[in-house]
Amino acid sequence: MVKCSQLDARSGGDGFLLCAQLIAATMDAARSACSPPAPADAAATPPAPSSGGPITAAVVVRGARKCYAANKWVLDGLDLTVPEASIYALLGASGCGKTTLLTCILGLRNLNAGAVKVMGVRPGTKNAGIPGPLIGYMPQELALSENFSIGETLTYFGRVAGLTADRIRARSDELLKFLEIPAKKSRLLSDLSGGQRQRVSLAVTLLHAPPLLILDEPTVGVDPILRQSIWDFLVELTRTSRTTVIITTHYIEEARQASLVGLMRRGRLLDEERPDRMMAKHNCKSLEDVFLSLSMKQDGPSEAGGGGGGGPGAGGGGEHELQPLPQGPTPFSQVKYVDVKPIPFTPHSNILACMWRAWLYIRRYKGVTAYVFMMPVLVLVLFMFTIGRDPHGLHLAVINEDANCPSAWTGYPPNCETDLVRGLSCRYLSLLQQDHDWVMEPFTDLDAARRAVQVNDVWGMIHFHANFSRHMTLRQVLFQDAETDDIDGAQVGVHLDMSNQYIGNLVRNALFRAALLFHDDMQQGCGLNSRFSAVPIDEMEPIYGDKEPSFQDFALPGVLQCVMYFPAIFYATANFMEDKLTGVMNRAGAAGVTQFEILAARAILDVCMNAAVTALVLFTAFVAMGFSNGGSYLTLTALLYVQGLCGLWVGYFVAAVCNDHYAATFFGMGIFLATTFLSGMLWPGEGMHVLLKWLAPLTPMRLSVEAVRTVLYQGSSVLVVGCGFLVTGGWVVILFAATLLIIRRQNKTG
Ligand SMILES: Nc1ncnc2c1ncn2[C@@H]1O[C@H](COP(=O)(O)OP(=O)(O)OP(=O)(O)O)[C@@H](O)[C@H]1O
Repeated sequence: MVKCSQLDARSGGDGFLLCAQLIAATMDAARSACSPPAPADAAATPPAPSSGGPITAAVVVRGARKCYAANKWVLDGLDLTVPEASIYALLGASGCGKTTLLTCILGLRNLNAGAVKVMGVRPGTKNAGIPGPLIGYMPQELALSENFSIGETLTYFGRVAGLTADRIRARSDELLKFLEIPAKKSRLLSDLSGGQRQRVSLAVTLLHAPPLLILDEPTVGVDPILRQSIWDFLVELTRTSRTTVIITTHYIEEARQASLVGLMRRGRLLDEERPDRMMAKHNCKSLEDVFLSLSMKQDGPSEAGGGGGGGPGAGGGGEHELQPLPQGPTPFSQVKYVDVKPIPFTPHSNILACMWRAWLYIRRYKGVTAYVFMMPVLVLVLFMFTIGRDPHGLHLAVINEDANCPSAWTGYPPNCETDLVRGLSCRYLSLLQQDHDWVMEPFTDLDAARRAVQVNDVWGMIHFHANFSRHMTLRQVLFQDAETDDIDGAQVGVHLDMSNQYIGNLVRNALFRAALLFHDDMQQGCGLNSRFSAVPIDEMEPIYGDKEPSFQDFALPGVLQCVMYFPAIFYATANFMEDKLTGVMNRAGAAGVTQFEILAARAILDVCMNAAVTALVLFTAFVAMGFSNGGSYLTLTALLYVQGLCGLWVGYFVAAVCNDHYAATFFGMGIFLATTFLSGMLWPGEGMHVLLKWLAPLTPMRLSVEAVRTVLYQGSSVLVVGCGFLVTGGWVVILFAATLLIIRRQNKTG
């Protein structure tokens, strides 16, 4: 038989986990260990802390039910009453739902059923200060940005609580001294030890001296002496300032210093009593033993008989199937609440505090900020020097059976009809090379030239037949009367490597263009009228654009929108994700900062930062690099600006939707690729599949790219530019609203 005293010795004073394991193994044997004189149903129905008359309570929870997954109840009809000016220690095994309960009391999460009242109001009631300055919440995890200093961290939360700068300074000095944080206020949290960070977190919670403190394991990682002084401080606080404290701890025996202890298991309170009374009531020497004894009672004979080790409640934690509700204790109507006095804080704006923090973020994360500004410049420089420039130094194989170039070409004779024209192939080649620096590599046989193409030594081969000059002369002079042999012999054989479409087409175009020049040249050289055989197209000046546009001209609008859009996405995602994952956002929420305020503060700073990036991009592209703009700079600026804003809000949306950095990276990359292809910046949208042709204009970049193209090369078009603004601007509004809704929903249900 294992007795409570034995369990206590084995667990070493921190024994919830061990107790839980032992419950399963010793269920039968230990049932009688504490043999309480208490009523048989003590574990099932938690008594109110004081029976009879009305209770002056700071927090009352009745019939609380909460599940994260369907029918898996983390809180299962829990009742809890925290009297005013008391320390209420909430104890229970890991995963039994303590944090869930605390966040519901804070109003950060909603219950599925039941009700919570804090100082007489339901958490979340407008202007009630819960969540907000009436509460000081210390979460289990640090939930503070480690790259901010101690002073900055305290200042932010002080501002959110509405403290004046002097008060923040005075309280910070006081708390840092009391909590024995040796470092200077300018020290970054990342440079502190785990215990020191934990104490800074406690200082943040105590800073504004709220009437209700909710401390989720505040003494973890703190040495025993400081742990004791924290408890002494809390006891003193409840006595002198009538502060109420709810505290969870895994150091179960330190809870003896609490005014009340609530033992929690399987989403319910097993008992709620003063520590000494609780131990006496259950005839146990320690709170740990009481917990063990009550746990066994809760499991009942059926589970105990079955070994019970694998049950969800074996450790007292985790989710489990719904059980019937017990009869609830004192109803709300019989509870007298703490009279909440007006909050002695100066009127303040959380948005200003959040903006101050976001500004600090920009200054502190210099690398990230530099990325936002330098990335567009870098991409534009790379674009200028890599994209759309004609390939140089291409090699072509030439098999010339007609003449030895260049000496064979001596010009046109006075009479082409009677005198032989020599070296016409050389003339053609010289016209071909007129505008290109291509290298003509002489080959003597066709197979060798073909092999050179196959092994990528040359981009193509050009073959002139023997007597090309004579056949070509007769073909040109005799025209309609030329023999088939002359026509065939005047053909230039060409085999190209078309595996690279751009280079293949470039060589082919150059060959055709040289052929046209050659034709005119020969007609004129031989005194013939070239108009009869000329291509019957009279190409005049284009209405828009250049006669010889480059790929750079085509890609520029897309690249401009890209450099505004994509760095903004990655910046906003990284920025927002950190606050979300570190729990800073949740902690700010407990301090009363709404999601709207957080997002609005960011939006205000984004508006400014985006303006600076837009100016930089315009300067780089049109001043430093000399790209030309044929339209209005104002319209162009507005288009780029809205695209940048859209990028930022895509980033916030991604961060809101994703639960970790991996998901955010993959999602971000997916958006990048899809938007790029659908934007029409790589290939004209007119060539897309018919379905995508309809879909693409709804994406954030497609129409705005066309709008920028219109501005740059056509002056402007109200319709095209208007559509660009409408779609991209629409995305900004939709994403703002969607991000807000998602965060709200996650906070309430998560
Ligand atoms: N956001 C969430 N989504 C889904 N399940 C959750 C979520 N948060 C907590 N849970 C689950 O709810 C149960 C209770 O978790 P909770 O954090 O409230 O326990 P706890 O008693 O505070 O544990 P610990 O003492 O280890 O901090 C656990 O099974 C946990 O896995």
